[in-house]
Amino acid sequence: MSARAARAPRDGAALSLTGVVKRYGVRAALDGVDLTVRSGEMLALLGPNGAGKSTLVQLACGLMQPDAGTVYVTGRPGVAPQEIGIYPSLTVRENLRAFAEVHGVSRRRAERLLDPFVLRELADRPAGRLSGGEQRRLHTAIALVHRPRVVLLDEPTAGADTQTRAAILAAVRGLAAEGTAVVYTTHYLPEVEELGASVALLEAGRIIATGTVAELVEQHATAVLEVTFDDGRVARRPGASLHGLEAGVIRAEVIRPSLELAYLALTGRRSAA
Ligand SMILES: Nc1ncnc2c1ncn2[C@@H]1O[C@H](COP(=O)(O)OP(=O)(O)OP(=O)(O)O)[C@@H](O)[C@H]1O
Repeated sequence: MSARAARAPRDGAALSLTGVVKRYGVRAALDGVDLTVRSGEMLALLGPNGAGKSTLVQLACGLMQPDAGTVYVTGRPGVAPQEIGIYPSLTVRENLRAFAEVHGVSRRRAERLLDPFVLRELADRPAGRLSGGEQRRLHTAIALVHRPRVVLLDEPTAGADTQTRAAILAAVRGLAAEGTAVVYTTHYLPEVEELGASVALLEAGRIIATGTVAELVEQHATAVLEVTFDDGRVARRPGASLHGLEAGVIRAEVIRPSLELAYLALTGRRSAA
């Protein structure tokens, strides 16, 4: 089977994976994945540690080839994988300019990426002297230098402070509004709700659910009543009814259906991603 589809799929997808399998040794990190992302769509790729998200991102951007199945990407994708690839001795501005030169785009394009990623004040600092979060912002900006039609961001908001997270989310929204297909992985579910991104949920190398946040919440999440007892115990039970609460309850809170509850129901886990 060809590792990469020669022609664009007929449905006009900007990115599509069909029957993709990727093994490390005998173990399948991706085990028959079908996924389509259209221009202007924001897709949040969710799943527990080790589910296969980074592997999918690396396959989609051509950093590795599938053992079976096909991957189609429109143009050369913009990629910000978890490993940060920047020139540490060059300044932030010089890094952006260097990548602009590699891609044959203008210096002005490089300069325009400083503000969306809150890099203007850091523009003259060597990249090697940035904090982890600042380096991640620079790396994401670098991924966008050549105006890719498909962008893959692996945990772009990991470790970001509130302001930075907001800036990155705004940039993601802006990309989608311009017609770019954006795939990003995250373990932070409220930001997926905030973005209104569509969701693909991976578990153990398979996609176990896809849909909008509203669809997943409606289909898989129910309200939960969290009760705290006077001896400090906390218990959760399905539903929102306060009837029949046992003695010793000092606090009861209804937790509304959310993407996190849908995620927990789908993955059967007690703690969030
Ligand atoms: N280079 C590798 N060699 C062997 N196994 C690997 C390699 N990279 C990943 N794996 C395994 O493949 C599976 C999927 O890993 P992957 O990094 O794609 O998961 P992930 O969903 O991105 O996880 P996380 O949320 O922790 O980043 C895991 O079981 C992982 O241990």
